[in-house]
Amino acid sequence: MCESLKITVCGAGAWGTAMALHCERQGLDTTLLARRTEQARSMAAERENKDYLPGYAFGPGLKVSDDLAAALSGADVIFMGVPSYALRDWCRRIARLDTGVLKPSALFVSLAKGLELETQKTPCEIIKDELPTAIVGSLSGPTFAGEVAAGKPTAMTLAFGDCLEGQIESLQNAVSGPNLRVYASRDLRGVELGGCLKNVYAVAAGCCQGLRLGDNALASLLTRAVAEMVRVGQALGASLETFYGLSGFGDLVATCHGDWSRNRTFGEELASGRTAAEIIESQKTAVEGYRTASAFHSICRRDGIDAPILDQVYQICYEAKPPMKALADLMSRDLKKE
Ligand SMILES: NC(=O)C1=CN([C@@H]2O[C@H](COP(=O)(O)OP(=O)(O)OC[C@H]3O[C@@H](n4cnc5c(N)ncnc54)[C@H](OP(=O)(O)O)[C@@H]3O)[C@@H](O)[C@H]2O)C=CC1
Ligand SMILES: O=C(CO)COP(=O)(O)O
Repeated sequence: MCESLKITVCGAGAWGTAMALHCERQGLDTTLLARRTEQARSMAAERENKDYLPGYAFGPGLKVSDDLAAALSGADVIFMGVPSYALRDWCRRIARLDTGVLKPSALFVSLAKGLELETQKTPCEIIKDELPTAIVGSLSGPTFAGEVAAGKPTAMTLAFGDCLEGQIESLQNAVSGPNLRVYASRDLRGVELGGCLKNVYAVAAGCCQGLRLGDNALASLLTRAVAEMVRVGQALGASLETFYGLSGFGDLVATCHGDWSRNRTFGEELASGRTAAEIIESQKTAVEGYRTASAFHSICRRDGIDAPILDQVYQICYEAKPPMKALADLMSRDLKKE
C-alpha cells in the first residue's frame, strides 16, 4: 500500500506543511493543499512555506495546490491539518465536491487539537457532522512542526474508531519511518481529547513560567494536569490509559516545556499582564488552548466535572483574572487525598 498511497494534506499552516514534508520523504505521493491561491503560488515558486514554516525546503516530489477537487481526487488519505475553528468550513467545501471525487475508502485523519467553541465538538466529530460517510481518525502526539520538518525523531498515536480491517496498520506503516514511530489505538475519543486538553494546561504552564514560579511548581502543575485530563476524559467516555500515552502525557510534556509552543507562550504573555483577547488578535498563528478552554469549561459546568486548573485558565482568559490570583485560589482549595 505504501508505494502507491496518495496523500493530500489540507491546510498549509505549520503542521500541515511539516506533515506533507514528512510524507514526501517517506516516498508517498503527497500534495499540500492551501486555502489561498497566493500562498499556493508562493510555495510552488519558492519551494518553502515562508508564511508558516520558513527555513524548511520542500522535497522535489512534494506537490502544492489550491485546487480542492484536483488535490482530493483519488486520495487514499486526507490529513486535515487545519485548526479546529477552520475545520468545519473546510469540510463543507469538501462536502460540496461532485460525487466521485472522493474515494469511498479514503481515510480522513485529523491533525487538529482543539474543540469547536460553539458546539464543544472534537475535530473528528466536526468532520463526521459534515461528511457523515467519511472514515475518520486522528494522528496526535508530541510533534512540534519545526522539529518534524527538520527530521528530528518523535512518536505519535494514530487512532480510528471504525475502519476496515488492515487500514489503520497500512497507514501506520506508511507514515512510520526512521524519524517517526507511529503507534495504533482504537480510543479515538481519548486521543482527540488528550490533544485538546493539553493545550489548555500548556496555557497554565506558560503562566507558571511567566510568573517565575520555579521547577517544583511546574512539575506539580503537570502532575495535577494529568489527573485532571484523566478525570475529564473518562467522564467523556475515553480510556484512562490513553492519557498516559503519547497523545496525552507525551504531548503535555512537550507542549508545557518546549520553546516552540504557541499555547505555552500565550500563557507567558498572560502572566506579563496582557489580556487574552489582545494577544489572540495580534497573531495569525493558531492558539487552540484559548477557545478550547472555554469549550471545556462549558462541558465541565454542564456535566459537573471537577477541573480546577482548567477553570482557572478559563477565568484568566475570559474574566481577566490575574494569574497570581488564580495560583492563590488553586493553592487554597480544600485539602484532599492524592
Ligand atoms: N504547529 C504545530 O507544531 C502543531 C500543530 N498542531 C495542530 O494543528 C492544527 C493546525 O495548526 P498549525 O498548522 O500550527 O496552524 P498555523 O498557525 O501554522 O496556521 C494557521 C492555519 O489556519 C488557517 N486559518 C486560519 N484562520 C482560518 C479560517 N478562518 N478559515 C480557514 N483557515 C484558517 C491558515 O490558513 P490561511 O493562511 O489561508 O489563513 C493556516 O493554514 C491546530 O489544531 C494545532 O493545534 C498539531 C501538532 C503540531
Ligand atoms: O501540539 C503541538 C505539539 O505537539 C504544538 O503546540 P502549540 O500549538 O502550543 O504550538
